[in-house]
Amino acid sequence: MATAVATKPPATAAYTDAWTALEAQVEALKGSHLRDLLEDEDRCASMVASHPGLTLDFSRQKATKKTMFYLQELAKAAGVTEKVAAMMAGTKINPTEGRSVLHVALRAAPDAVIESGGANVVPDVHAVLDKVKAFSARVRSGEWVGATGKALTDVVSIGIGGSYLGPEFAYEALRMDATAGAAASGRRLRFLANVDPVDVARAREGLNPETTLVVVVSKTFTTAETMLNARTMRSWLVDALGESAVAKHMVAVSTNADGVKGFGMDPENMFGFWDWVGGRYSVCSAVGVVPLALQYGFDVVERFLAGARDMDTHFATAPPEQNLPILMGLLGVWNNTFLGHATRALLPYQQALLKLAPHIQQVDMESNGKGVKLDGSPLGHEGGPVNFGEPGTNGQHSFYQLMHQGRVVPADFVGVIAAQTPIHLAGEPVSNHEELMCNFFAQPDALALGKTAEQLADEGVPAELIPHKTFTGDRPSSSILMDRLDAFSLGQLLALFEHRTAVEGFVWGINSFDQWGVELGKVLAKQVRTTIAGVRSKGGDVSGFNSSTTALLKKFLQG
Ligand SMILES: O=P(O)(O)OC[C@H]1O[C@](O)(CO)[C@@H](O)[C@@H]1O
Repeated sequence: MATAVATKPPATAAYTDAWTALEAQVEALKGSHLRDLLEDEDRCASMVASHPGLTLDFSRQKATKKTMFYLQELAKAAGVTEKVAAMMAGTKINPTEGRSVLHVALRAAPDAVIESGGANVVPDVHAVLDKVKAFSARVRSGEWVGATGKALTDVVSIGIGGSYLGPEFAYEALRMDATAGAAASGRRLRFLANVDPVDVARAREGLNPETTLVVVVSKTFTTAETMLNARTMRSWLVDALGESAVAKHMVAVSTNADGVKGFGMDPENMFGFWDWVGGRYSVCSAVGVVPLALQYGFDVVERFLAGARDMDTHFATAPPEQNLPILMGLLGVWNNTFLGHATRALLPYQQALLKLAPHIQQVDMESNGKGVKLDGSPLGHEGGPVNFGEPGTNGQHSFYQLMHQGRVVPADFVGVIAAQTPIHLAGEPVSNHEELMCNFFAQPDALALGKTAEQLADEGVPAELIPHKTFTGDRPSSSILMDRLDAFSLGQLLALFEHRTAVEGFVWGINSFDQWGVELGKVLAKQVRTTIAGVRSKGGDVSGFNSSTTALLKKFLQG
């Protein structure tokens, strides 16, 4: 087990007491092994929590009932329940940007009342949803046609970061779902995120401008990559169809109506959202709803939003001991801050969730990758962990070697009971999905139990190979078992991970909802852009950079 890296942050007596008790837990658990902890049936039974559609088994975490008790004490002392309530009530819990954090309002029922700045935001949310519903129905039915009168069967959604990752995650998850898949028949959805021209080429490969609708998704409508990609796709459309194509082939999703107008798009063709929606939490706004409704129809989107709402309600109302996001958040704090594990893996045993890890990577690392607390004082310990992941079983043939015999990487396994696309070959003992799930059950045990030198010796393994074949085990994981993967449960899963991140930030006392760390690179890129443009247009030299960057830039420009 890694040693604790935490230093005690100054806080209330209750917080400090819980923190100290958890540090003592680290010491107390040093002599134990998950192999033994898993023998304790009472402990195991207490470390399972469920919500309709989802079961969380955290019995393979390096923790006991006592650890969970003190983690809950820490949550209490940090005011997690109160902070959840404040978030959901529209309190401006993002003080560095002066904003409420209300992604839950994006999936609220029409009669809910959620205020930001004294005004109920829910009617605005539903007005936009109604607009998307009508628009997507017109496009999908062929009533809204392109410049040459053809139906728009293909969509390119341009956006980056939070304006891309969540929608792509949801799109991929539902491609093979029976209902969503059938609704998407004859339609294509592509995403264009990277400013790399290769991404442009990939996005429009095989597409015909006459049948393509471009959705420009940008909260600010100033993001350099998105704006250049939007201009690139605009020129592709205009070159083929003339200037008037813009009105019929381009729509926007943004909070910046002036920016949309300035780009030459009719603000009527804009779907709005609000400053209280953080980019990485925006998949349930028009950011995700527009492309998903165009591809799968609005009914599917409504189920997705309902699933997220269901998890929001659970998060807001379930007792902390049975509250899935709170439990997962506390285990994240335990592994990261107390046990000192700097990474965590997200391992969905479901190919449809291939974009879960990239999405949650942004949700978590842009939210909790911080070094200071809300008041600006140093955190005193590391912030959120490095998140990464791949679907199983692919990951098993990639980085699992390290997880089994190298570093300790706490893992979250996600499995699904019902297959989206069942296959069972005649003569095979198990179905293809069951084969996948065999691995979902085997891997957490392999990590936890390991294999001892004695076991290997008993099996007759030659002595010189024993050190190489030994598995130390004692490697923590949680298993999330979903009944099925459809639009509703996808919404649940999304909200579960969004709220886990919030819980961790609430316990650490950081602002999980700003992202100042992305700014400096953007400023420096602007300086480089000005230099490259200047050299290209007027000649001259590279100046104003350090010697390393100057030399590399010169080499690039000579090339
Ligand atoms: O939607 P926008 O304004 O184009 O921003 C895109 C992304 O850029 C960031 O600001 C920083 O990477 C993200 O938080 C955001 O999701």
